[in-house]
Amino acid sequence: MTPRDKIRNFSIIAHIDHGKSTLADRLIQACGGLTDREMSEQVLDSMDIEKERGITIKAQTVRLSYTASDGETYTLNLMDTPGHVDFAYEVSRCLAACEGSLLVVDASQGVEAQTLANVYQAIDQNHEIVPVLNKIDLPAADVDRVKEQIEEIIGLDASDAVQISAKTGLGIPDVLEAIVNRLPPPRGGDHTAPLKAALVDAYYDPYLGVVVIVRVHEGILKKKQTIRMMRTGGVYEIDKVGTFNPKLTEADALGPGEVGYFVASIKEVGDCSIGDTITEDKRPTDKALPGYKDVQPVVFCGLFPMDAGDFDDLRAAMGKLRLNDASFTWEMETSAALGMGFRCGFLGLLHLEIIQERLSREFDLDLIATAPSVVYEMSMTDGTEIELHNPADMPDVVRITEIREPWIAATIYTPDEYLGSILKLCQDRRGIQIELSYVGGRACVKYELPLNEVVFDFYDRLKSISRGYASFDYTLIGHRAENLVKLQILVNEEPVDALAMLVHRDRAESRGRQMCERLKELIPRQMFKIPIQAAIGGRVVARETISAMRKDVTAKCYGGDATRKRKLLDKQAAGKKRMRQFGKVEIPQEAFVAALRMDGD
Ligand SMILES: Nc1nc2c(ncn2[C@@H]2O[C@H](COP(=O)(O)OP(=O)(O)OP(=O)(O)O)[C@@H](O)[C@H]2O)c(=O)[nH]1
Repeated sequence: MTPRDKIRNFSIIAHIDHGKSTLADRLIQACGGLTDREMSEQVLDSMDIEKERGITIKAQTVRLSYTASDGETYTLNLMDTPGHVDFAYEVSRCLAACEGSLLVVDASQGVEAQTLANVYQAIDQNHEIVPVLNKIDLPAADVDRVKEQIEEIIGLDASDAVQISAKTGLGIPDVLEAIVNRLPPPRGGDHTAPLKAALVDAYYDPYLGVVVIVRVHEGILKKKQTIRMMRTGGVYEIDKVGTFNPKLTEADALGPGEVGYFVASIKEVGDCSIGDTITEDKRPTDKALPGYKDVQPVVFCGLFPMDAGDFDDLRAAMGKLRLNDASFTWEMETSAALGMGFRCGFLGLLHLEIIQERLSREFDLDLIATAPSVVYEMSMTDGTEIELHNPADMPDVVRITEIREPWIAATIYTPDEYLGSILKLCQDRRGIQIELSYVGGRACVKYELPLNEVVFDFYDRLKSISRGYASFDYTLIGHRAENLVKLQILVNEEPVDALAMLVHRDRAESRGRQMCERLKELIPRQMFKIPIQAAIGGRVVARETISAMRKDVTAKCYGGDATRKRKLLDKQAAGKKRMRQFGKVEIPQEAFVAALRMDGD
């Protein structure tokens, strides 16, 4: 165990792509944690999808051993935090396990929306913060301007910000010295006191089972100890304890201030409640650590196997993903158009996309995903309150007194030239402008928006309007009562529940028209005519028709025998009528998603 004053627990906070992972890799390399060959891939981003997209999803930790210029050897625990808004809760629980943060800002880009969101969380946790300006090798780097931004926008002293290039390795020793000299060691912590440790994260390892990441606050965590999780009440005997160097390395015990892992016979990641306090079963601590917020899924969508025979495989695959991601939830769902599948809950859109991609890539499943939807609250005439996760299940309107939808507060940073189009986009999505200000040559707009209008393609649209320069961050601010109606789409007179959605009444008609037009292009022609209708309640508000393919049945009929031709045509018409009644219209998978894109609004 390392003495407490030789420990530094810290995290790196940054906007996406500002170089957090590259810096982390450099720090690991400088402390000799890995060989060059092992460094060839970014270590902290271990999942394939993360590597490809270059984003960090799961929070991970690495323990580094660093001999500083004062001749002392320090243990540095780096807790990696994800940068994306969907994973904000992982950021907060990571930060709660550290005393300080490096605030990495790309010197060629400056402060962005997610830099702010994360840094405010760190300030809330009373972190000591060292600003680090990265990418100073780039010609576009403007150190003075970014320092000014940090001081003006965040209110941190940036005069002694560390200037580095994580890519070339320039300035890395200064970062290590700053960690040791400017960040504080863990506070307090009596090693003779009863064990008090925070459950930071847990993941499933195929060889070890559930591996729990802990931060010890008081007492000692050791092998063979019987521990108790204070919130869930689970009691386990510890099989192994150790640290991440970054490979798992066994140790005898973890003391106050230390970060590491333990393995006990825990079956599922779901048995571990993030933020729970771990103590000794026989000699429990009297007070639990302040808890974390529970995470609630905010976006739901249906996932169905393309081939109904794959249903069991899909169920097994989802079970495996859940082992590693307790925030992913689902329940069974049956749809008339799509058969048996699951209604799944996600933390946000990126989370949804990642899960979908992992299912198809790692488990080789072809899936149909229905439109993402948010959670609506409804007050019913009989006084009950219900939550609606799937627009297809909406109860009869006469039984509803009020429908409330979730709203978010969004912060957008953008270069001035894109401001006009961004304001229009927000306005089109029923946004309410709260604030518009200019800081360091960039516009900062604050809007309140219905989450429903954002879940689908808002982020993509924002990126394309601003050529990738605008940054976006949001927090949920609660539910608001709105005049919402259920818009149904009928294909061949059958409602397609996967396309049902709740929309604002003022927009229902135009949205319905748009959907019908879109679907007309997306559904291939059949041998019979297909009507496509949009309806609110029983009332059809828009209609398009896909005309039938026509086989020339009269081709073989030479000469001018009109009655014979007529007969053949009549027979064809009767056949088509029958087909329309019984024929199943195949809606291609792309149509479900493409029909919902709102560009051109
Ligand atoms: N020129 C230059 N490029 C850098 C530097 N540091 C990182 N990059 C590049 O910037 C991109 C993003 O770096 P990452 O380290 O993946 O960024 P990140 O902040 O970890 O991103 P997320 O994992 O998505 O949060 C990569 O293409 C890096 O090669 C630097 O000092 N100079």
